[in-house]
Amino acid sequence: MTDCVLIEGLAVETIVGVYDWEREVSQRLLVDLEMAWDNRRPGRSDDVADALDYAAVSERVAARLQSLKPKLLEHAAEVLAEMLMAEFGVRRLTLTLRKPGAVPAARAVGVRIEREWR
Ligand SMILES: Nc1nc2c(c(=O)[nH]1)N=C([C@H](O)[C@@H](O)CO)CN2
Repeated sequence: MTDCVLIEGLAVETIVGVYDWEREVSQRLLVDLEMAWDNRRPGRSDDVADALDYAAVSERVAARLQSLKPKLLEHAAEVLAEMLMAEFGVRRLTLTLRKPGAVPAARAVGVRIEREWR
C-alpha cells in the first residue's frame, strides 16, 4: 500500500539554531511531509474524519516547532516524527526540514528522515 498524504513547503517561523544569535531571532523553516495513509476509506466515504487531515497536521507541526525552539534540525525532525505517530497514527513517513538562508551560498540546507513503526 503506497497511498500518502502530502504537505509541501509548510513555512514555520521559529527560534532554531545552535549559535547564540540564533536564540534571539525567529527564522523560517520549510517542512515537507510524505505520510503513508490508506486513502481508500476517505476515498469511498468522502468524510474528512476518515482522512489524515493535512490542515490539522500542518497546524500541529507549526505549533510544535514553535514551542520546541530546537537547536538542531535533526532534533526537530525526530520530535515531529514521534508526534505524528503518537497523535495522528502515522505509521511511516518521510520528513524533510529545510532552513533557507542558513548557508548564504545555498538555496537551502536541511535534513531528511524516514521512519516506520510496526
Ligand atoms: N546537521 C546540522 N548542521 C548544522 C545545523 C543543524 O541543525 N544540523 N545547524 C547549524 C546552525 O544552526 C546554522 O543553521 C546557522 O547558520 C549549523 N550546522
